[in-house]
Amino acid sequence: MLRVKNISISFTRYTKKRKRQTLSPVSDISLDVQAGEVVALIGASGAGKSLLAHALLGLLPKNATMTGEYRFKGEHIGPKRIKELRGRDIALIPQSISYLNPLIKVRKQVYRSARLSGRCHCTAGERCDKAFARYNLADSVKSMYPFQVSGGMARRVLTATATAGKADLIIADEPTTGLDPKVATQSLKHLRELAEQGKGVLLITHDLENAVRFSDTIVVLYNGTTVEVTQAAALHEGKSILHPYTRALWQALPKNGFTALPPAPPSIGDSRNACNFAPRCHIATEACKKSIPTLRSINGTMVRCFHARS
Ligand SMILES: Nc1ncnc2c1ncn2[C@@H]1O[C@H](COP(=O)(O)OP(=O)(O)OP(=O)(O)O)[C@@H](O)[C@H]1O
Ligand code: NI
Repeated sequence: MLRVKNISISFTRYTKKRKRQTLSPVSDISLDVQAGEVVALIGASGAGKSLLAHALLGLLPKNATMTGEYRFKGEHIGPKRIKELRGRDIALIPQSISYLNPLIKVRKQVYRSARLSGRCHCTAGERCDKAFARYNLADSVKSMYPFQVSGGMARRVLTATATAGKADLIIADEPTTGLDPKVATQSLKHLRELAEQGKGVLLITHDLENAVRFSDTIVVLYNGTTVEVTQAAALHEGKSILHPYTRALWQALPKNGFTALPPAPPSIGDSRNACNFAPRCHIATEACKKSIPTLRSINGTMVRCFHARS
């Protein structure tokens, strides 16, 4: 359903001395989402997860440039087509609750999204009410404005907004932030159900444990680049992890010893031609500091590391 290949995003800005500067927070991200599948996009803060989500919905700021291949249902997607798909075929559950319109009551916002996403006026209302019930939002919440609802409720309203329509691909950017563990589990179960109904779900999260529990495929990002694409089942036991960063994430889980990764040292010199994980990697060699590893397949897992072995 979704194919993203070698996507890079850069920003142009001008310094105080009017020098043009290019920043590339995302380089070479590749991932696929099939119908019926939950793909978890995992990475630390600043890894480029939201930026990728915004790029897929055509929501990047004007000074941003995106390169690479972006296909949806086989069709090559350009900036004009993204606008047509946004909200209708591809829905976003945004990371920030500030995306709710402060001046419109929450039910009306869910209703509008359902209409935008292909529901006719006779079914949109019903879908809307079903979504409210599904996300445990009481009837009294329907006529509230966003400032009147709690953060957790607002997040559930955003989820209802993205799921009340007919969109085939749901991009959920940290949909469980601020929810208590029980409600968070419930929300993730709902996303799982949407996949079981045939939708594709891209679940963006920091939470490796829930990603393993609720997704089929895990895509690990480090500093804006895909470092590993693996089956969630492979991470259950921690046996077939191939990239040292994925291994570090797994070892940082409470059940696996809570071992923290050493902090990133300040970058010295030009690191454009090096593996970007090398400064924190315990198996890095000189080769890792001289060129960027490509994403390669080992027994069906995609990994970006010179030293990965099956
Ligand atoms: N408009 C922008 N101009 C320049 N750099 C930007 C812009 N927006 C984001 N970035 C940079 O892109 C990088 C990735 O940001 P992004 O918000 O995608 O991270 P994230 O993985 O979603 O993190 P978090 O888990 O904290 O939400 C960051 O280093 C950020 O500073
Ligand atoms: Ni984010």
